[in-house]
This record gives sequence, structure tokens and C-alpha cells, in this order.
Amino acid sequence: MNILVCGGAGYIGSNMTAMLARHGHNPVVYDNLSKGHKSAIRNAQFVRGDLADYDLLVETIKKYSIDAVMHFAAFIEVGESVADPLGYYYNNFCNARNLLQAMVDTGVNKFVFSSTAAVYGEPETIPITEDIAKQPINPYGDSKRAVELMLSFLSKTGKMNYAALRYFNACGAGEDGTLGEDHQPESHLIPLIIQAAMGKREDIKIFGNDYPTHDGTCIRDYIHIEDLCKAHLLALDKLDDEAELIFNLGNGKGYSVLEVIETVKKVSGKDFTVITGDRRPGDPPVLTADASRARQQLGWTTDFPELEIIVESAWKFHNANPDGYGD
Ligand SMILES: NC(=O)c1ccc[n+]([C@@H]2O[C@H](COP(=O)([O-])OP(=O)(O)OC[C@H]3O[C@@H](n4cnc5c(N)ncnc54)[C@H](O)[C@@H]3O)[C@@H](O)[C@H]2O)c1
Ligand SMILES: O=c1ccn([C@@H]2O[C@H](COP(=O)(O)OP(=O)(O)O[C@H]3O[C@H](CO)[C@@H](O)[C@H](O)[C@H]3O)[C@@H](O)[C@H]2O)c(=O)[nH]1
Repeated sequence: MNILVCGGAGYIGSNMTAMLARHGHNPVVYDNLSKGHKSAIRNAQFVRGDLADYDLLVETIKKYSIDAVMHFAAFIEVGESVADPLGYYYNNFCNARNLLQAMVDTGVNKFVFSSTAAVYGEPETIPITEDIAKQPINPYGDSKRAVELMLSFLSKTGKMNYAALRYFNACGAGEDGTLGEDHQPESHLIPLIIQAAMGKREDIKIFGNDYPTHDGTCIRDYIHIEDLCKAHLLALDKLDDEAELIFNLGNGKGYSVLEVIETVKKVSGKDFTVITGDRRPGDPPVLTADASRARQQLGWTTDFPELEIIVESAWKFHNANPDGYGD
């Protein structure tokens, strides 16, 4: 299939682009490079453009005879979204609406959407199943939830089949460890700890050690980027017959911040300074996925569920690329 990968220069989108090519698809990356990296696209076809540019979207869809769209392009920082809600609703919701309009107007009716565990807010039950209440507690999660609702209504018109994939914490490096995480600025736990292990930052700060968890630090469900991308291929296949698919994507096993720090110490063989700071606003204590629906309905399996393997792949990437993609 000819697949438009919006946000294909970013962390997850670039891994997806590589996987699509490996599986015989023809990915076309559409990205404004506001956050992504041109070199992460490798030799995939590339259109530099913004999601707000309806005419360029339509032109691109027609030019490359696009059959389906995978949509990764968004702003992704919870804290930033609290400071700039309008910017987040604009890029994550209004621009997604623009993209969907371009698809409907050109007759493209398969859409895979990057959603997030942040749509659940502070869940009352753990592990999280897809059907529990969706009560986002920040503009980032709410902007993603708003797109989900728009997709649900749109699918009922018969004009769009969609999969909303609710990622838990994406991490590690894919494509033989050469496509890793390089966000500017970086806010994600594993790359930040690795920077501390590499001596690129003075320390790692734990955001709160007074949570109701076994060691007081937050628990998250870390999912390897390759396993995450694999689920997109499976979901895409299902969109021939299904109008509406919603899946959690996580391993179902939680690790605390302290356990992640210990794992990086073990994998790297390095010691570094760990300090404890205040809680970060908007952080729920525990987020772990019940992903049995994806396992049952998609036949999804994970190849790299162990945190140590995930951290090893990230460590390898950051050592080989100490300045990330260097741009
Ligand atoms: N990283 C995670 O753990 C995680 C977890 C849950 C959900 N997600 C979702 O997955 C998606 C990808 O995340 P990521 O970590 O790869 O982010 P990323 O920032 O690395 O990639 C996003 C890409 O989209 C591009 N982009 C943003 N706005 C654009 C616009 N208006 N027009 C064109 N291009 C634009 C950026 O340049 C970048 O290349 C996002 O939608 C995010 O919300 C990520
Ligand atoms: O320097 C740091 C950075 C993070 N953390 C903690 O580490 C955990 C993981 O944080 P982070 O890597 O920033 O991920 P999350 O905030 O859990 O969010 C990620 O995972 C969510 C789904 O679970 C997605 O919605 C988001 O897009 C994605 O960034 C959280 O408890 C943070 O408080 C620290 O203690 N110190």
C-alpha cells in the first residue's frame, strides 16, 4: 500500500516508516520537521509540509496515490500542554481534522491514529482496559481524546475506517538499534537517565517519591518501539473490514522510576547521581495496560517485553549517536 506517514520524521513515525518499507509497503513521509529529523527518514519519499496546509495534503495524497494514512504528527509534552492548551488543541485536534478533511475529499478511508494512555487521566482500576472512563487531566490527553471522538463519529458516516492505538510509554531503538529517541528538549525518562549515565547531564531527578506505590515512585508500562510499530501493521490490515478499532498497546507490566534507574545502571555499568524532587504536575501514580484486546483481536505479540532489553537498545543507540541525529 502507499501509506502517508504524517510525523514520519519523528521518533515513532521514523521507526514505522522503516518497518513499512521492510514489509513491502511504500511509505511517504509528511512532516514539517518542527521536531523530527530528516536523516531519520532514511531513503523514504518525503514531503516537507505542515498539517495545516490542506492544499498540500490533497496534492500529496493524489500525487502518491495514497491508500491509507498513519498519523503520528502532534505535540507530545504533557507539561507544555498545560502551559499552552490552545497550541495543543490546534496542532493535535484542528490539524488532525484538516488531515481527515483532506482524506475524505480524496476518498482515502483508512486511518491509524497515535493515541495515548493519557486519555484515561487518573484511572480508577489498574491494569487499564479500553472501556474504563476516559477523563484526561491535561490538554495533551484531552486533545487526543477529542480526535478519538471525532473519528468515532466520522466512522459512523461510513467515510472512514480507523484504529486508535493508545500507546503506553514508547521506548528503545528500532531498525537494528539505529533509529532511536532524540526529542529536543528531551523529557522522557529513559533517554534522560541514559544522558546521566553518559555524563551528559549531572544527575537524574526523580519526580516525586511519595506516590502510593511499592517504592514511592511512579509506575509506567514501557513498550519497545518495534513491538509498538508491529501493532500498527496488524491494525492496518484489519481496516479493510473494520470501521472502528481501539487498542491499548503496552506490556502490562509496570516498572517504577527507581527500577528504571537501576536497570540503566545495570545495563550501562555506570553510576550517576540520583536526586529526588517534587512531583511533576499531571503525573498519575500508576499506568499499566491491559492489552488483551490487541492480543486477541489483532494477534499482537511482543518480542521485547523485558525492560533490560528495551534499555539495552536505547543505550546502544545513544552511545552510537551521542548527539542524537545531530541536527
Ligand atoms: N513517545 C511516546 O511515548 C508516546 C506515547 C503515547 C502517544 N504518543 C504519540 O505518538 C506520536 C508520535 O510521538 P513521537 O514520540 O514520535 O513524537 P515526535 O515529536 O518525535 O514526532 C512527531 C513528528 O510530527 C511532526 N509534526 C508535529 N506537528 C506537525 C505538523 N503540524 N505538521 C507536520 N508535521 C508535524 C514533528 O516534526 C515530528 O517529526 C504523537 O502523536 C504522540 O502523541 C507518543
Ligand atoms: O526526569 C524525569 C522524567 C520523568 N520522570 C518520571 O518518569 C515517568 C515517565 O515519564 P515520561 O518518560 O516523561 O513519560 P510519561 O509522562 O509517562 O508520558 C509518556 O507516556 C504517556 C503514556 O503513558 C504518553 O501519553 C506521553 O506522550 C509519553 O510522553 C513519570 O512518572 C515521570 O514523572 C522522572 O521521574 N524524572
